[in-house]
Amino acid sequence: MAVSFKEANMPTATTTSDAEDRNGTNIVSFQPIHLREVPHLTHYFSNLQTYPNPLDRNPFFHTVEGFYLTQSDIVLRQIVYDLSGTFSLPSPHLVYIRGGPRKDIYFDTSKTRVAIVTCGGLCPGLNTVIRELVVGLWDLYGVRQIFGVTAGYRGFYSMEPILLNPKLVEDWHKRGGTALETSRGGFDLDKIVDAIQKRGFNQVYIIGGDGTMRGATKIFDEIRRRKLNVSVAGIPKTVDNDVGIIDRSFGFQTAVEMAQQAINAAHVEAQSAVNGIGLVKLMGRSAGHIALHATLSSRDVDCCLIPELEFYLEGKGGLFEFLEQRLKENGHAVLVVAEGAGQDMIPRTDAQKEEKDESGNPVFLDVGVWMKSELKKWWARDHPNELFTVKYIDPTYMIRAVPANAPDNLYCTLVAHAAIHGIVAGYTGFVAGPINGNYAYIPLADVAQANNPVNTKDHKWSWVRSVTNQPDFIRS
Ligand SMILES: Nc1ncnc2c1ncn2[C@@H]1O[C@H](COP(=O)(O)OP(=O)(O)O)[C@@H](O)[C@H]1O
Ligand SMILES: O=P(O)(O)OC[C@H]1O[C@](O)(COP(=O)(O)O)[C@@H](O)[C@@H]1O
Ligand SMILES: [Mg+2]
Repeated sequence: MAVSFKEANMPTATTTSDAEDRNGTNIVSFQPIHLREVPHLTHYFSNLQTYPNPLDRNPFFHTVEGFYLTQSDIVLRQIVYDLSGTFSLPSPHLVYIRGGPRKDIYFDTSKTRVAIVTCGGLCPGLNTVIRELVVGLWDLYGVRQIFGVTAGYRGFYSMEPILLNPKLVEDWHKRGGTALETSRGGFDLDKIVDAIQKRGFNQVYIIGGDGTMRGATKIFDEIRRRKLNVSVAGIPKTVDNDVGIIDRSFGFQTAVEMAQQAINAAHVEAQSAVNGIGLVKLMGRSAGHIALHATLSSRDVDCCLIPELEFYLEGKGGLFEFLEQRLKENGHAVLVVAEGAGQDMIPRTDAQKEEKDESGNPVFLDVGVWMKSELKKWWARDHPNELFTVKYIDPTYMIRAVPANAPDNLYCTLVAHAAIHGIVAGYTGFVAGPINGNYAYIPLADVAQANNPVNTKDHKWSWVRSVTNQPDFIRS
């Protein structure tokens, strides 16, 4: 089903600067608001039975007035506007359904069979999300048949699922990785949906990145084509933070924190050498958020190179000229490079150009190894008689194989609960994720298509430039 925009029944007024409030201040009213609808089981099945939310009977919950959300609870996509001049507003003015518990639910939770799967690369917090799905489904909604699908998408049709319960997952939030295991590739739509049907799963929680969400959209479409009463929820995971619409992925902040340690070490090594360069390669296939945030947080970085930014080595305004200056001034320099940066500058064979991982993602050459070698060649050529040291640190898997930090663990808990509340309330084909700090339901297909590159024209990148004073690499 194409998810449609629907004008919400919201109290809105006209855009005007004429109206004034009692203090004489101009009132600017926004219109119209468009609710980005999320598919709901009632769109496909008529006469579905509803049940009162079991939270009403939960002795540990006191469902006060306003506890349950209704259709009119929404989250704004955009919260920053420039109201100067023409009052031009984005069209449509998008809002999303706010995530949280609903009064009526669409599942007899005593008969509900749940599948949880993790796909793609690791990210801190995966185990916390799994744990909170299990505990939330068990404690809040009384679900007892909760299964972990192992080894990613291929696990649906090639392995026996594991029965999960709160006791089993009790301390999973303290462990890095995913206790369910993960993999790339192995996406066989028919086999996956056959397995969902055969095993009688009626709630499927899919945790993964952009590739996983594209797969989840196909699974959701196929479930609808087969007219199965099965709900699908996606929970976005991306250590690179390359998934759009949501504020950021869980695990991202933990990864940035870990990246600091590598940058600190590079700084110490560089400081302790004559003409020392500390070179750190950080994850970031197509988006340089980790490198950017680690640079901003660290302050020890002299230059940050990301996939979204073209750079060059030689000549006026190039990297070597800049580093030469920094070495002259400070005696050392720290260089942070995201793995996807400068890939088009690294020589490669035709076979290497074609190389893809099992999921179809291009395989990159190691920009850190290449950069180290180019730096050494440059120095030997231009300063043959001067000492020079490059210490290359590649903390790749160390930044994502750790347990989530406290803010990320909290995020994982809230996003898992938002997903559960959404699914039991009948929503399907959706992603639960934070938008402007609030949890929202977003159509799966939207998230699958939305990437999240670093905007090198916005303020955040300007901050990087002001912290590092690095060149903008624009050839004059
Ligand atoms: N376009 C797609 N259609 C269906 N499945 C996909 C698609 N892209 C990726 N996948 C599957 O999603 C899973 C994870 O994808 P991958 O790109 O490795 O990681 P991530 O989801 O973290 O981006 C893999 O099993 C892969 O086969
Ligand atoms: O070696 P692996 O496991 O394929 O992972 C490497 C890739 O995983 C990532 O950390 C995250 O990628 P995904 O979000 O696609 O899983 C990339 O930064 C990196 O290129
Ligand atoms: Mg990906």
